[in-house]
Amino acid sequence: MIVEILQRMTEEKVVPPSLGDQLTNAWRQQEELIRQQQESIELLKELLRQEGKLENKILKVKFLSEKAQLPRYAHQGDSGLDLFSTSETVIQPGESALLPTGISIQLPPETEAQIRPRSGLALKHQVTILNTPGTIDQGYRGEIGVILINHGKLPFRVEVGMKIAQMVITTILSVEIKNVEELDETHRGKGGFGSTGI
Ligand SMILES: O=c1ccn([C@H]2C[C@H](O)[C@@H](COP(=O)(O)OP(=O)(O)OP(=O)(O)O)O2)c(=O)[nH]1
Repeated sequence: MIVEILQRMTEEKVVPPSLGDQLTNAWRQQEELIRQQQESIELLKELLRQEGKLENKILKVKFLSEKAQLPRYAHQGDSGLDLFSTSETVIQPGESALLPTGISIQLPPETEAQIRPRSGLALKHQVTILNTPGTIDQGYRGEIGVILINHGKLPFRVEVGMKIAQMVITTILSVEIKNVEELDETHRGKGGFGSTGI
């Protein structure tokens, strides 16, 4: 727009041609500078967005014992982080025990951690988690404990450093509670507990 006006002014000799060209070039340079600055701002915004996303994915772990280990994924892409016992005990058949992990954690916003059994322990020793999945609330800052139960016929020895459970971090939805008289009708209705056959 400005460039067109400058060109017309130059053509109609309102300004001397050399001055007109100078003004047009100066204006074009300004426009280019503004375009580059806008590009840099967009790039910076994107970097900040990425950094925010990364910050939201950090699991902070505090050691409470010298025997503690960082929870870890055995393979890239695994769902669960292995959790390790910091104490040694024997769980008798039919008995359960609360095992310490020596860590407390700070979860990313809007997430919870679920403590799930390890299939290897279940298959080989019939040892699983009593309250599976255990819930670790967002605001919990105490030590993470794992409640193991021995469904097997033999005593089960837990060693220090043994992988006793896995922890899955997952997003949660905090809802607003509303007390109502009626609910929306659905195809399933009140059918449940084997209503479709067993
Ligand atoms: O397997 C588990 C389950 C829970 N917890 C911790 C984290 C969790 O945030 C807190 C409370 O757990 P939960 O809500 O299951 O316990 P509750 O029996 O309802 O106790 P509370 O009244 O303290 O909520 O205990 C564990 O360390 N391991």
